[in-house]
Amino acid sequence: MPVEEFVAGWISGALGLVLGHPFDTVKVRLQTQTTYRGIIDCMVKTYRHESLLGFFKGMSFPIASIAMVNSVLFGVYSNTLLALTATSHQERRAQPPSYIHVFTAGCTGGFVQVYCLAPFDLIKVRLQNQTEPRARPPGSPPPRYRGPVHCAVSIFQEEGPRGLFRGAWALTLRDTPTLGIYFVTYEWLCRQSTRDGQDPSPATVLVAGGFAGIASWAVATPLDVIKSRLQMAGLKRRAYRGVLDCMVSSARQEGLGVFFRGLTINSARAFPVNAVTFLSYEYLLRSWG
Ligand SMILES: CN(C)C(=N)NCCC[C@H](N)C(=O)O
Repeated sequence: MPVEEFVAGWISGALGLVLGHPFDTVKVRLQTQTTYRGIIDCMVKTYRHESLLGFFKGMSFPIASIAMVNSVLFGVYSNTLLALTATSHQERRAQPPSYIHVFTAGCTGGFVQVYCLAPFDLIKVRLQNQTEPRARPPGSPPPRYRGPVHCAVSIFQEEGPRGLFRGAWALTLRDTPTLGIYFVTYEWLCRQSTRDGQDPSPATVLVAGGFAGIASWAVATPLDVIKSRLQMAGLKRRAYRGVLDCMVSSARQEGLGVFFRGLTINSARAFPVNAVTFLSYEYLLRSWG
């Protein structure tokens, strides 16, 4: 099992994440809190109340964890393609896999990475939703979680070991098909602008990676909203009975538009994050080729 894809996935995931985290923090707050009138309002209030650091809350943990999740995603994707087509990453330019194989490998990677992602994503969402300023006015209550480790221990103690996988089923439904779309979109766009047998240019990789991110996140947004709400439900004791109950009650209370909350910011974030992720992934593998 070639290990370099896992290492390249790790490094490229970390690079993409730092670039995208401020967008992600705004998205999570728009999806789970009703105090903001929109993206700009959320950004202005976050900056005024918490300074620039407010946009990077909950990032220390994902740097290690989401990078590892991206490593699993790209490693499982590439090795599933190896199993399906008997071609390595380098050989695939000369012998491109079918889109069915790419979609199957993407869905497989998407499914497997969920079970690494779920606890880390839960902690990230819980920390991102803490809107207290760092310099707290005297007498104001401290934030519930002091940091990622305290958050993990608190969830484990208050909600049990399964509490750390709150939202995992919604994540599975969100990521399995959309990661198939993610890799098919990337491969299709690369092949449209690259001669047969050639490696795509850096510009092609950036554009194809960016639009693969947008396409997959656009499809993922409705379940992304449900996932974030299920993850926050355990905190506010507003327990939903599951994904369907959360979908129905959200739609009843806030209309169908609730499923597209965060779509704009998701798409704005997805382009640079995934452009950088694919570029660094491709060029690391080529340099190790
Ligand atoms: C629609 N989904 C869930 C995805 N496309 N996931 C894969 C991209 C992951 C990348 N690190 C990012 O955070 O965008």
